[in-house]
Amino acid sequence: MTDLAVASHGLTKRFGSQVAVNAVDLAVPRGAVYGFLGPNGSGKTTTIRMLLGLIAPTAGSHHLLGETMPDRAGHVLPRVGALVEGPGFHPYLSGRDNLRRLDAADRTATARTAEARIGDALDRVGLTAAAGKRYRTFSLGMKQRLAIAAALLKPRELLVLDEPTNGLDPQGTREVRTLVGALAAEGATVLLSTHLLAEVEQVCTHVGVMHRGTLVAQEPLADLRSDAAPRARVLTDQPAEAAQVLRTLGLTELAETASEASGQLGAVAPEKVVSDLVHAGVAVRGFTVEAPSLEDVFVHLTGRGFDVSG
Ligand SMILES: Nc1ncnc2c1ncn2[C@@H]1O[C@H](COP(=O)(O)OP(=O)(O)OP(=O)(O)O)[C@@H](O)[C@H]1O
Repeated sequence: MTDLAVASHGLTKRFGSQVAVNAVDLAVPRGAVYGFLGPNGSGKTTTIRMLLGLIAPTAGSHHLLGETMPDRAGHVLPRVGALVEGPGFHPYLSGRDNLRRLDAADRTATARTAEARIGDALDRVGLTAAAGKRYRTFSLGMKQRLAIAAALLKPRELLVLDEPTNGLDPQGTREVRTLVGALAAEGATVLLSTHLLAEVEQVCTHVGVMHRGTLVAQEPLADLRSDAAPRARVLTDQPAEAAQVLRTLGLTELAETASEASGQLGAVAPEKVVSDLVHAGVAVRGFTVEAPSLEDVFVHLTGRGFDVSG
């Protein structure tokens, strides 16, 4: 249990007759950057809210940092930084004063080090220059970064970030990714929810995929990639004949267009495909073997695409 920063067993949440989260068994190894991926409405936020004790599960149990939740003794949550719904920022206070206010309200924070910690947190999210401006003048991206800074006011063993790049421009998105990487390099475990594949591909070591309240896959990113079977693609003016050769060789999931035939290779060697095509007299203009993108893998798992536009 101790090698997992987050572990849940049968975690379930019903809202009336709707099952928003259905028997989810999460396993987030310590030190991982775990991408909690799923389309909008698949149950990510509800799961995260249960993990943090913001709502009670209908069924199931979980541990954070090796401790059983809920955290009645208050030992665990101070070691967990969370970005779920923006903390209650005051619109007329500056970014820096908002952090001062939050830190002062935290009984586990040391007042003596507050200024240094606040300065450091603002610096980490790139808000030092803007920290004197009133919160209500902040862009959505600045608000999001201030919320992350609030989660970084103390050293954290576990960071739980719900859609941390929501509302950020490309530059802000890159900064948050770099920040997540730096936090992980310092030893923190990061659980971040997202509906963006690019986010997972660029920063995560592990992935959990939610679909309609169910965790449909959970693996190291590298394993998820290698689960994906490569496809052979033949460019030709004789796609029907080419597809016949692929079928005979045992390729699966065949597809044909006016100018190409393709199929999943499975155990068939690409060289064998090429030589059989030539023997069958198919005029081949091009031949490629493509590993499917992560998007293909996710579409396969969830039966639908992701909103990649952000
Ligand atoms: N308080 C609530 N009362 C009723 N239904 C809810 C409540 N909170 C969430 N739901 C429903 O539970 C389902 C899962 O929602 P959830 O917000 O967890 O999904 P999500 O994957 O985080 O999506 P998003 O990215 O849009 O936040 C949705 O159908 C949502 O409408």
